[in-house]
Order: sequence, then structure tokens, then C-alpha cells
Amino acid sequence: MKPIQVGLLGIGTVGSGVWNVLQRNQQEIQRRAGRGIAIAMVADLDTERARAVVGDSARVVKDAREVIANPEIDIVVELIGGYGIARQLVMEAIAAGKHVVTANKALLAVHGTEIFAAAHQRGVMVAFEAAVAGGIPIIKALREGLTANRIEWIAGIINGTTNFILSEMRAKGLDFDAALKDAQRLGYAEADPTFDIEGVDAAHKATIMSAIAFGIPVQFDKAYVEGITRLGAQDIRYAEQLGYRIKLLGITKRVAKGIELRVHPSLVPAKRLIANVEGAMNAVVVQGDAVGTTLHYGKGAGSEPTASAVIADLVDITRLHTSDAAHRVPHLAFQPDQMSDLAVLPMSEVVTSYYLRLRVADQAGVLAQLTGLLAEGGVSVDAMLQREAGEGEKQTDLIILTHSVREGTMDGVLARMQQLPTVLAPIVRIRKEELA
Ligand SMILES: NC(=O)c1ccc[n+]([C@@H]2O[C@H](COP(=O)([O-])OP(=O)(O)OC[C@H]3O[C@@H](n4cnc5c(N)ncnc54)[C@H](O)[C@@H]3O)[C@@H](O)[C@H]2O)c1
Ligand SMILES: N[C@@H](CCO)C(=O)O
Ligand code: NA
Repeated sequence: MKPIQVGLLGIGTVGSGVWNVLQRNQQEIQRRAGRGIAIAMVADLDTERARAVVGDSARVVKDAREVIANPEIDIVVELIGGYGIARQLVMEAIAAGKHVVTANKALLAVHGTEIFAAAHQRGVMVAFEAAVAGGIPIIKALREGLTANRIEWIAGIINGTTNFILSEMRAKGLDFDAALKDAQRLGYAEADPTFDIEGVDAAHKATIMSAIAFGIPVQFDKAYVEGITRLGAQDIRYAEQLGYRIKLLGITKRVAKGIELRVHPSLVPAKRLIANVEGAMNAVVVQGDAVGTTLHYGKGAGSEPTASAVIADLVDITRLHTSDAAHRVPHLAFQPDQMSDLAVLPMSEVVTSYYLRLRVADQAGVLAQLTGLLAEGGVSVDAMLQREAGEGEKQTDLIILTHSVREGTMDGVLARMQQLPTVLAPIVRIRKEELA
């Protein structure tokens, strides 16, 4: 049988990885897929660089629409990125009856509803394993391997750049700016790392996981997003003294009132496996009612790790494309007519515990005032740490760990604490997740 015909849109970091791995493992992949997989056409604005990768083995064009218009092409792989031209090309490929593979989490988190509906209507598959945690087969795990479970929550380190920065801050005592410079020097962070450090990239990925886990539409606009740019090196140190590490987590959780969907720095007990995921590595913890806790660990980015996921999608499509569309794995794990309208909750409704750092005057009665306000708000204290004031110092750091409380309640208590004349600087609040 003729190999299934693939057209690649964009052959940068991920695209060249896809080309190279497919060439190298061609025979083994064919034995698994039951049919050859051939990249017949490649479109990239930089045709010279594209030719340097593929040589004479595929047709190289500048205009991605030439690939989409080619009736010979069965699968279009979108590896351009962003929500602009990539969105148009994906929609056009679907309209042309092509199956689509994409690594573009930004696109799916924001426009997924429109894209999946169009694909469903046209009877084509849109596969996106590479979009969440790169090479880790987490989409496959959530959609198929864990399909027996009522998923309770997912918490993941799903951005390698920020995990690298946090690891550097902890190991070397660097502040955020210095650690970011290291990440850029070593090629982990992009020239414009905004989406990574502000938590947006992790929120895109968490949004996609929340949809698959709970059968809700992708709703990036409802996600709470907080990055690591304001994290102080001293908080990493204090957290460590209390037995915690600080990680940027993407969290989605089913609670009585709806779904939590949030990305923010979190204290995690140092003894948890996920707290020990260092450098640019990714890890996702999934809690299912039947299986219990599972941990999925590996490389979330990079040319060949990401290509590993893109090619797995190509194999899936090669195996399934002749099957009746109703018997394929649904895009978001649940049948499209069985989606839930559970609400994504505002952050004020989220219940979690907190690490608070207060810069306070070192004088009698301060602690009593603060614990008084906490008690009034119904916030229960779990642990406290007071840094010894140096000789002659008139102020000190006070660290408070709380038990669980509604975020809206905590906001009120913090506002009242902040007004005390003995609280000398903005209070730092970091959420704490026990993950058990
Ligand atoms: N790099 C990673 O490790 C990684 C990991 C997971 C997901 N992703 C996602 O994969 C996608 C690709 O990322 P990348 O790192 O390979 O990016 P890249 O910048 O290295 O490659 C993008 C390629 O697309 C080409 N391109 C841009 N506009 C085009 C157009 N209109 N027509 C044709 N080609 C065009 C560029 O010339 C470039 O070669 C993104 O959505 C990214 O978020 C990347
Ligand atoms: N910028 C992303 C790349 C993979 O999506 C990261 O740092 O993890
Ligand atoms: Na993945």
C-alpha cells in the first residue's frame, strides 16, 4: 500500500525533529502503523533551511496553502505556532478534509472549541499529543489509559523554562532575573519568554487537560494565571526550611461547585516525587478514583522529544483514518454530545492553604494582632516561623502557613492585615498544595 501522505507546515525545532525521527525509525514505525508514513511536502517561509533538512526527499514550498490544496495529502501537521496564520491554516485543512496534527497549545486552548467542532462535522481527526508536556504521552493517558476513572485532580509542572529557573533559584540562591538570564544563555528560554514566565504557556496546557479530564469545553479565558516573575529568592529559602519546594503548577480539580483551573507558584511538600522534578523536566500527577495517583514524567520540550509525540499522533491517524468517525477516540475524551456544563470557578471560590510572608515591626503585640485577624476571618494557622531579627534590627520576617480556606476569605483577611501600621511591606502570599 502507498504510504499515507503527510504535509508539514513549519520545519523549525519541532518540524525538523519530526523529519529526522521519522527517517531514522521509518521501518519500525511502519511495522507498528501497518503502513508507511511519508512526509511528501514541507512548507516553510525559510525554504532554504527547509531544503537543508529534507534534501530532495520531499517537495519544499513557501506557501502553506499549496500543501492544503494538494489532494494527495492525507494529514497536515501544523508546527508554525501562535493563533494567527496557524488558526487559518488548521481551519482550512479541516475544511479540505485533511486530518490535522498540531503541537500548538496556544491555538487549542483559545480556539479549540471552534476547531474540534469543525473537525467533528467534517469527520476528520485533530491530534495534539505534543501540545501538552511535549514528549510525555499525557493526552493518551488521560483520554485512553485512565478512561475508567472519575478524574479528581491533575497537577503538573508543564513548563520547562520556569521549572529550570526555579531549580536554579533554589540550587544557586539566584534571584529571578539572574536565573532567567541563565535560562536564556543555555537556550531554555526564548528571546521573548513572556508566555513562559507569566504562566500563560502552562495555563494553555492546563486548560487542555481540564477539558479532557472533566469533559468541559476548553476555556482558557476562565483560567487563573500567575507566573513566577515576582517570586523572591527568600521565599524559596523559607519554604525549604518548612519542608516545601516552590513549583509553578498547572492545577485543575473537580470540586462540589465546579472546576478549578489555575496556574500559580505553589509550595509542595519536599518529599513528594513531583517536588523533586528539576531543571527543564516536566511531570504531571493525575488523581483518579480507581487508579489512585499516577505520575507522568519526562521531557516537555525539545526537538526530538516533541517529535516523538507528533509521530505518535501520525501513527494513530494512520491506524484509525479508515474507521467510521463515530468509533474513533473523541477529541476531548468525552463524546461531543456528552460534554458537561460544569462551571470553571472564579479564583475567589478556590479553597487552598497559604504561605504568607509578612515584614513586621519587631515589637510586642504584633503577633497577637495578626493572629487575631486570622481568627476573626476563620483562618486556622498550621505553622509559623519567625526569622530572628539581627542585632539593632527593628523589623523581621514572619512566615505563616495556614490551613485551607476560601481564597475570597483570605483576600479579606490579607487586606485587613495589610492596613496594620506594624506590617511594613506588601504581604507575600503563595498558595500551598499538599497533593495527596
Ligand atoms: N520547541 C519545542 O520544544 C516545543 C514543544 C512543544 C510544543 N511546541 C510547539 O510547536 C510549535 C512549533 O514550535 P517550534 O519550536 O518548532 O517553532 P520554530 O519557530 O522553531 O519553528 C516554526 C517554523 O515555522 C515557520 N513558519 C512561520 N510562519 C510560517 C508560515 N506562515 N508558513 C510556513 N512556515 C512558517 C518558521 O520559518 C519556522 O521554521 C509551536 O506551536 C510550539 O508551541 C514546541
Ligand atoms: N516553552 C515551553 C516549551 C514546550 O511547550 C516550555 O518551556 O516548556
Ligand atoms: Na504530550
